[in-house]
Amino acid sequence: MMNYVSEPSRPPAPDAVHAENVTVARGPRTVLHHLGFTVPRGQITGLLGPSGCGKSTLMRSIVGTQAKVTGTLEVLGRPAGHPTLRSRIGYVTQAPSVYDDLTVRQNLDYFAAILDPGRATAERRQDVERALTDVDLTSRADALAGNLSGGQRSRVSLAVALLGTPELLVLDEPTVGLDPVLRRDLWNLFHDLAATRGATLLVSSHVMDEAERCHRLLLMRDGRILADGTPKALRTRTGTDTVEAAFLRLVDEATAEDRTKETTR
Ligand SMILES: Nc1ncnc2c1ncn2[C@@H]1O[C@H](COP(=O)(O)OP(=O)(O)OP(=O)(O)O)[C@@H](O)[C@H]1O
Repeated sequence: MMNYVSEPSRPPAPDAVHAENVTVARGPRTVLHHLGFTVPRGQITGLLGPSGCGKSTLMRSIVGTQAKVTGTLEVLGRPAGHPTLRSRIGYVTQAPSVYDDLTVRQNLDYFAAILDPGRATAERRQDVERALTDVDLTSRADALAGNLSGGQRSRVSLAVALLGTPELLVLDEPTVGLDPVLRRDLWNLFHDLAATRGATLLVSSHVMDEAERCHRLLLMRDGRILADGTPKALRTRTGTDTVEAAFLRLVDEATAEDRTKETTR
């Protein structure tokens, strides 16, 4: 007789981000209102919406750098901002944060040393070379960061975020100012990171054609989530051909609803 030993039942890995009733105030104003959504693991989720709708504020909340966040916001199974999340998240802000008077490789060496001071030098060098290859900057590794183009500087910031092989990458408008070829290459890299390393990417943009490249979308307007789903589901739901048309239809519907509420008050 054979003994069958049942596998211990493991709870499923939590979503990369789980938000319930998340509200954020900046100064005297509430800029995010009662947001509820999830970001599944191993996929690219696009965060899209017009300028000022709250994309950066939401990203800052997720990485734990935003004050006055209320509600439930869990990231990789921990409360947002938990110290153990620091090495598990890569965050690229809109403004490239690199030192102009260091070369590209020196910038990466410096950040790699801060990220993991105990790591052996040879391993750290390997991490740096891998990150340089990821963003296609090996040929510019010895150039001063201050002598790079805007797009190249953005890619150095991205390389810094990739150093620790983070599980979650939060990228705030990473393709702004890039030419179409670089944009395409970066999107190919994002897909590669999700497919081969199982990374989760949350990428903000207000360029709607980039939405079509995401697995899932969170569409925002005025500090609220307008819609959440795959590009196909959003097109189907709104009876439109593109995510841009779907977004405009949803904005029009929401505006009409707001007006109705105002007139019935
Ligand atoms: N430091 C601040 N103090 C007070 N309000 C702020 C501050 N920074 C941003 N805001 C306000 O918060 C709201 C959301 O801004 P946020 O930068 O998150 O929008 P966004 O969607 O990322 O915009 P963009 O696409 O232009 O970067 C805006 O109304 C903005 O005016």
